[in-house]
Parts: sequence; structure tokens; C-alpha cells
Amino acid sequence: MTQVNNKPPASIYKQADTDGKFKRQDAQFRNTISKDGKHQPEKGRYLLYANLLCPWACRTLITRSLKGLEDIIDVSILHYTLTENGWTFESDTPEATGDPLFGAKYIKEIYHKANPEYNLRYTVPVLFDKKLNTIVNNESSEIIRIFNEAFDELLPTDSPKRGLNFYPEDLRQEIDDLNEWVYHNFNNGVYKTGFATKQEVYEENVLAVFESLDKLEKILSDGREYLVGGRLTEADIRTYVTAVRFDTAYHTKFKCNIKMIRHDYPNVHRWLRHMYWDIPEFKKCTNFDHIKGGYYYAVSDGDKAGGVVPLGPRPHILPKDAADIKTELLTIPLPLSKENRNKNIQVMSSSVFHDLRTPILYSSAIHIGWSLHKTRTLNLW
Ligand SMILES: N[C@@H](CCC(=O)N[C@@H](CS)C(=O)NCC(=O)O)C(=O)O
Repeated sequence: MTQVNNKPPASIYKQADTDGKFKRQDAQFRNTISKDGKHQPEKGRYLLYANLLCPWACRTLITRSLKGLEDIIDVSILHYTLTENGWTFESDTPEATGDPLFGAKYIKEIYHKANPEYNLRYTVPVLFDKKLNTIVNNESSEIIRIFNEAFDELLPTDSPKRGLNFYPEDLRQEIDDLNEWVYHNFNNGVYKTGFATKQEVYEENVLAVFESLDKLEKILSDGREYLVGGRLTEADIRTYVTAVRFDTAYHTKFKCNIKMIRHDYPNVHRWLRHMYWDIPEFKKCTNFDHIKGGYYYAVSDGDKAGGVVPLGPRPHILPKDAADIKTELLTIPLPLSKENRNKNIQVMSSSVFHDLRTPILYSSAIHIGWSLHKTRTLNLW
């Protein structure tokens, strides 16, 4: 039964309490899907409401895709704009699908289908049961477990995805241990940093974010491809969604700017690119336009003037083989502003800047950058 026991903040954009701290609200719909429960595994019965900016929604999308559930669980993608009424179903980006069930304008309406009294935050992701017209679950860490387990028998017997398990019995303890600090200090840590409204709260949290990155770097420094057990697990999925947003969004928008993954964490960077480039489901569920649009528009206290989207860093993610020192001219379409959507700009991309560790190379790179700056070519390393 959904508990509705406190009022939502006066403004949807107000994230921190008066002590300057951001405290994530506990999700209120916590049911599961099982053969002997009220929500049973059935093809076409469930719809996942998600958006592409949100790391929590993204981990459910990746798991759905990795488990081969695209034909079993439907998806509705919301727009990345957060209005006073919450996430909208506006569809002026190609990926946004609108609401196929009720033609709703806001996710809020979906919450009210499940419980007209609901008055807490209207978050994504939401897993909706079309048969019972209610929300099954709105907590992503539980939705990914549901996807991992509940629908296996509905997959074709010859599907290579049948039986895949991202939370295997023998690795559970190790995965749980890692999830625990990755969640508090990294996944949610960037939010606690970005939403802090007091200096000391910011400092405490930003340091914890970088301690967690240092820890990940150390774990991955033995050259391993996956975080736990030599195979892809939930731990990789949960860590990836924050790592892939780090340089492009959290570094700047959430003031997590002590270091960048691409320049300062070679092993995290290697692992991240392995996920993105080698496992198609990760790339498929990562959309940098929505990530950047979302963090710079949605998370700007509703202040449209604060919603200017920076063009860098470029590229949003480096290629896997960006190991040799090269500086190249890339033509990069400007992705977001309507006026510029059809224009191209030429940018200088020294995509391997992070490898230029010696002072000589460093200074020549700066020199190149500076010269370009003077000749009015945009220099977007
Ligand atoms: N516990 C939830 C958290 C989800 C969450 O906070 N989602 C954010 C987007 S990243 C949201 O919808 N925020 C809207 C709001 O707080 O008003 C989960 O992991 O599923």
C-alpha cells in the first residue's frame, strides 16, 4: 500500500532541505512481478516509463535490453524537460514517445491513476501494470532485479539472453558490497553534491564522489574488464549510468570538477569505454543530447536562463583507441539549439589530451589550442 505521509516541496525544483542537504525520497510503490503474485509475468502487460537523462531510468532500460525484454515489456520515453508539473510527455525530440496508454501530459497523471492521493515527487522510472491499471514499482534498483528474474521463461527457448543473470547467487555478496558505497558516494553522491546549498555540505559530498572514483580506479587497475567476478553484472550497470554522465554533466552542472574521468582515471575510462563501445545495449540506452539537455535545462531550478547547454566536452565519449597522440579536425553538428541544428562547426579535437602527460606535449597542446582560439576556430577539447 502506498504511503503518502508528507507534502511535496512548494516547488518541484527545490531539492535541498534547509540544512543544505539533498535527501532522496524513498520510492513508494514497491511491488514485484512473480508467477504466484498479483502481478504475473505476461508479454505486453507492463510498460516502463523512463527518460534518457535519468541514470536510474537508464539502468532499467539497459537491463531490459540486456535481458532481451524489448518485445515483452513496452517502453514510453518522456521528454527531458522538468516542468512545475514534473516530467512531461512532450514529444519534440525524436526519442520521446508520448504516453501510449492514456495520452497523459505529465508523469504525475500516471501516479494518480495508481493512487489519486499521491502527492510526493513524481519520479521516473515507473513500471506500470496495464491489466490492473496501477504502478508495480518505481524504485529502479528493484525494477532491474524484476527484469533480471521474472520474465526469463517468456523468452524464446533458443534466445541467447534466456538464463542471463546479472545478479548471480555466487557474486551477490560482492555485488551488494560494491553497490552500497557506489550508490551512496557515486550514484547518489553526485546529486548530493550538485544539490547542496551549503558550502560544507558540498565539500563533504564532492570529496566522497572523488574518493569513490579513486576506489573504482584502484579496483580496475589490475586491467579487469568488469567490476565483479570477471563477468558483466548489475554492479557494472549501476556504476556505468553515473560514469557515462560524469564528464558531460556532473563535472560541470553538479560542480564535480576536481577531476574528469577522461583525463584522470585511465582505468575507469578504459572500463567505461568498454561498456559503451563493446556492449551494444549500453550505447543504445545512452543519449548524450538528452543527458545534457536534461541536466542543463531540467536541473536548472526552473530558471530557463540557467539552462544554457555547454557544447563540450567533445567528443562526449572518446573512442576506445584514443591512445595515440593525434589532433584532428572534426565536424560536429550542434545538437540542441533549434537555430543551429542544421549548421556544422569545425572543431579541434585533441581527443587524447589525457595522454599528453609530459610538460612539453602539454604545452604544445595548449599552444595549439591557444592559436586556434586566436584564429577564432572553436577549440573544444
Ligand atoms: N529511487 C528512485 C529515484 C528516481 C529519481 O529520483 N528520478 C529522478 C530523475 S533522475 C526524478 O524523476 N526526479 C523528479 C523529481 O524529483 O521531481 C529510483 O532509483 O528509481
